[in-house]
Amino acid sequence: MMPFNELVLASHNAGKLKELQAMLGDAVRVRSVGEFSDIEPEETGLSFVENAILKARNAARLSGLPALADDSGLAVDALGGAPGIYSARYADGQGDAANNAKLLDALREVPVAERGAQFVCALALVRHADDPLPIICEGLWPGSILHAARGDQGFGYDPLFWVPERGCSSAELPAAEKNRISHRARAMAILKQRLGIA
Ligand SMILES: O=P(O)(O)OP(=O)(O)OP(=O)(O)OC[C@H]1O[C@@H](n2cnc3c(O)ncnc32)[C@H](O)[C@@H]1O
Ligand SMILES: [Mg+2]
Repeated sequence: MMPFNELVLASHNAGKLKELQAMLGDAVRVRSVGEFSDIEPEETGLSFVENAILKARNAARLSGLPALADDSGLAVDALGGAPGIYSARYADGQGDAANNAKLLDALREVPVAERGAQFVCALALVRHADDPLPIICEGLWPGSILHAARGDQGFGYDPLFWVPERGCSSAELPAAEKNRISHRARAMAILKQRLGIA
């Protein structure tokens, strides 16, 4: 049984919001933190988990509702796990296209066999702003980085992320398929189990 019937999603990323909403289905009524504030909290944590908790607490405080946050990113082997928690800010806040261009450039000389990477997702659910026991669920999605963009679905780094089990980029996957196999889907499956709505 879901312990509440309304939840605020603590994200300002439209692509992420759409995926989280689709995965939650009609298990709970979903609001977005954007309804309460346009100001994005500073992501000062050193880990995905810390940033997810920070965003969830902020949204719970603003809304007075339980809050679910997603902190995610791309960890590239050849870059020692970068851009990691800095994935959204990799090209100094210039957005997805600039992030992707910078990543392609950083990996220009890296051969196919060394282009391994994984998408990482940490979900944090707090029942209220000061919840001392947030529910944390993580998901990893291994793949590799292409030499050029492919596909126009999804968001962020999807056009550069090769999905070996499907033989295409994650931006070439239909939304429903990405939502079954992604890092976010894996974290969400664990969260649903924890909440008894699996
Ligand atoms: O913090 P919020 O408001 O949720 O929105 P954000 O876009 O800033 O989200 P993050 O701080 O978690 O940064 C995530 C980064 O990783 C990228 N990313 C995360 N999940 C992704 C996915 O499923 N496909 C492509 N890129 C993804 C995304 O584009 C961002 O650059
Ligand atoms: Mg962010």
